[in-house]
Amino acid sequence: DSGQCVWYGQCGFDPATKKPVNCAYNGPAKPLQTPHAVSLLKQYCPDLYQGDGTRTCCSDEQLKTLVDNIAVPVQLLGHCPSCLHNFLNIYCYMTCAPDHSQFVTVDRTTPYVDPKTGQKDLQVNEVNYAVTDDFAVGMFNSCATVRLPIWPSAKEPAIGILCGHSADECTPKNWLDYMGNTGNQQTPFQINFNITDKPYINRAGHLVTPQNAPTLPCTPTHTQGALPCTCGQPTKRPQFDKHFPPIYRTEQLIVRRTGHHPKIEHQDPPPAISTTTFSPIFDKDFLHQVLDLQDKVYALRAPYDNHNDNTVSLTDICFRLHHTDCTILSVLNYFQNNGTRIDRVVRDQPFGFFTLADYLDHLKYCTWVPESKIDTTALHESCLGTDGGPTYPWTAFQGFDGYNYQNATALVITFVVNYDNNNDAEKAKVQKWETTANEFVKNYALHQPNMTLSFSSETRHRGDKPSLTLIG
Ligand SMILES: CC(C)CCC[C@@H](C)[C@H]1CC[C@H]2[C@@H]3CC=C4C[C@@H](O)CC[C@]4(C)[C@H]3CC[C@]12C
Repeated sequence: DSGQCVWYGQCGFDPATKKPVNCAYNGPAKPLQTPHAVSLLKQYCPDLYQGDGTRTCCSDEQLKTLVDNIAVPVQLLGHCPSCLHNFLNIYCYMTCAPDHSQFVTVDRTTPYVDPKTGQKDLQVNEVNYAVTDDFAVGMFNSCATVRLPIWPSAKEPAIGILCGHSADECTPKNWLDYMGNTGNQQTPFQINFNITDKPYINRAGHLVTPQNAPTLPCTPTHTQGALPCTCGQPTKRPQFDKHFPPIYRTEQLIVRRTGHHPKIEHQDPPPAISTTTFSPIFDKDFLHQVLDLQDKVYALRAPYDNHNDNTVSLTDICFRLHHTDCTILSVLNYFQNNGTRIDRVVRDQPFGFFTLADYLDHLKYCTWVPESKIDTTALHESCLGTDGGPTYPWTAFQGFDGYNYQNATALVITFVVNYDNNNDAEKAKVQKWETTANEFVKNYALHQPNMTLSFSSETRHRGDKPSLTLIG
């Protein structure tokens, strides 16, 4: 089933909210009536615009209601076009997508009689709207730190107003829940959002395929006008350790590239004609070299019991986010620590003249949406590490300005290890491993003239400022 409409046109007002609501309709999408409506669709819902004859599940009147209603978000988010675009798509797809029956289900209707024509209809009073994780998270991330345009230095980002929660308590889920709730005085009828990646059969026996519109990540180049679009800028201590145990230890390796090297001028994927400049630490061969180092540290075996020839390796002491692989926060985990993925390049078909995407496009994307399971470049690779968790860019890089992670001057690799203050045996193992790792790193640096390495360990208490205990 390729989907059709669940509504078309407006049928009076909701008895509870007194706002206009839509007429239930199960049938194919229809062409918009006036050139004006087509131009509104093109301006506010460009993803759905397909030329003059574009078919939609919204009437001209609905489209006008939509445009009238989004004045506040346009005002608050308009200086960050990527965020605004993703935000508007919530309502563009719900209201107008020609196949929205795939993800919008009508849950409650009331009979309605048109006062002029006497025609009998049903008005829609409640819907269920399924969206994918990527859409919800991508939309949220692109808007999370957008500042209020009227008062850019205000503490509270704009979502503090749109979320119904303070900005640091706002999540993709509670943001959507609030926006779907008629209690916010803006929403005309109840919209129950369902964030899910898998298609499912709903109670009425219909197959629901969540809305998965691609989201635009934030970039400084999306900035328009005089006001800064501070999307992507972390404003407080990030969720770095939200899922970590109350006390843990970080083993950090900081890698710099020595010598003078030209910056990397990277051609952005077509149709863009722009380039992005990366600092020399992002050289592909250098990243391979860093991967080799990371792999060697991972494989280290430290002697800890001379009598029994016992050894301790990272896998014995590491923290595992999803009980799978050790948690390592590292740029290389954007490639799942896999050298072949770093080398992957997608070229145009069939000639292969142009590079459509390579490791730098993926890397840049992952610094925007570190939680993404599939990037929107032609590579379509995951940003999640081998443990299934994200690496936030501010933990993996040093020396960047603002959110220009591509200007970083150093790479930071963090191995997270368990460190229970009451477990002396565990603490002893960790210390043995650290001594060996420290020795290894010093030695390794001696034989790598093009890198400078430093190694440090700290005990961290979740939420606290880190307390430094040892520098190697
Ligand atoms: C300030 C916060 C709480 C509200 C911000 C979100 C606003 C802009 C959202 C919430 C619910 C949305 C509405 C939900 C349903 C419809 C019906 C459709 O046929 C036209 C668009 C319209 C009318 C949407 C317009 C935008 C809307 C009003």
